[in-house]
Amino acid sequence: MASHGDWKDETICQSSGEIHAPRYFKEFEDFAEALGKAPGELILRDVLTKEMYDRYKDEKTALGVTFDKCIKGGIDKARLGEKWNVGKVGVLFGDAECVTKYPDLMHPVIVARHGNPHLPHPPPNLEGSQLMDQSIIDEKYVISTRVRTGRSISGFPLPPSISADQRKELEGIVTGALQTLTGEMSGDYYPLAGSTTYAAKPIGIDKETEERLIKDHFLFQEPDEPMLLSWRMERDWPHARGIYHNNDKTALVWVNEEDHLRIISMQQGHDIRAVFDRFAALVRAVETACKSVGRELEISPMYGNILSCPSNCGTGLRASMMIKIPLASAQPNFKQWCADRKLQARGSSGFASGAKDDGIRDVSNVDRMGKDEVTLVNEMIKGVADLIAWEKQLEAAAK
Ligand SMILES: Nc1ncnc2c1ncn2[C@@H]1O[C@H](COP(=O)(O)OP(=O)(O)OP(=O)(O)O)[C@@H](O)[C@H]1O
Repeated sequence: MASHGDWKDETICQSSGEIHAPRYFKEFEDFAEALGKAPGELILRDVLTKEMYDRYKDEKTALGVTFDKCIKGGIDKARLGEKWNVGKVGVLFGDAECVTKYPDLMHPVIVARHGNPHLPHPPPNLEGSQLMDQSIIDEKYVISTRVRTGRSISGFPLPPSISADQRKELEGIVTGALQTLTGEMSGDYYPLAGSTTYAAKPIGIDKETEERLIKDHFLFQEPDEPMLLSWRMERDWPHARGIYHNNDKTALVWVNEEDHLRIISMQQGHDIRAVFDRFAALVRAVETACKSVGRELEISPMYGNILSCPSNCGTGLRASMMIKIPLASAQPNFKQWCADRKLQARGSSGFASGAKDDGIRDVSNVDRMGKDEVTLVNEMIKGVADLIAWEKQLEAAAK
């Protein structure tokens, strides 16, 4: 059973082969009042109707994912308040088929979340030569640069629903595929401390190594945000989760975290061209390696990549620079300034980082869908250049 404060989810999987997709609610009326009154931004509240719920409540995808499973976190947020779930969507996909099985909810949710994107989503563009000239960025302000995306492998439920056995099978497929990488990409797979599913490292890496990887911004943490608990992302932790990385830790693949795969390229400094070219090579290599073992990726002709969270679908791409901007980030209009330029600024230790303010921000593109990868990275490059120019103006004014 999962619990957090007053919240409890008593649903369990009876066997390691069972997927997680309960029928949580009986009727729309079970949650209608709380949902209707939910304050703040919540796309689920704006889109879901009784008629829609009645149409889908008894349906399941071919892999067994219920409609309730997809909306559980949004309903929890409505019942338990803003602090419970910082997400603004209220929907996650239990598998890729949810998008087409429950279209009356999923299409408007995707369109709303991505601000009415240009659809169908354009084909991928990983052509580094089309990036803007990065010399417009003053490198003195940049600590490091990172580009990540996610990928889903066909035939498996997504992390909110995947069974323990399927997670282990997926880990086996992916690690087999990653072992075929060569040259700069060649590396090893490191299962989380305590994971018993990877035969070559039967108890995973040691806790110290794991903590060091997290501290150095390479590895994800155990899900403790309530929002992730609502969707039961913590099930069977830490088994069948881990990270593949090359020797330099510049090419990394996360396995079985919030997506089947997260593919990451990162390095110190501001050389986005080098980071993006490595990212492109890693994405191509991972896709080819998966296909060579008979596995397709979940790419929808309409929405692009289907990942667990509607907010990441499309390219799944987040390109970021970790920059030191103590003056600009302290301005009252900083958040809005970033939003106006389609940028998001996170604290220096990830999405859920706490209040400690060191003046460092991880600044990235906001959009994921309706534009190709090169376009999104260029939005980040231009935005970071403008942000540093603003920081310099504030420095000059303070003298
Ligand atoms: N440019 C960067 N340089 C170094 N580390 C970075 C950079 N951008 C992000 N990181 C680090 O990557 C780790 C993961 O970040 P975070 O969880 O916020 O985002 P994500 O991996 O893109 O996924 P999600 O958006 O789903 O949370 C954190 O440790 C974060 O500080």
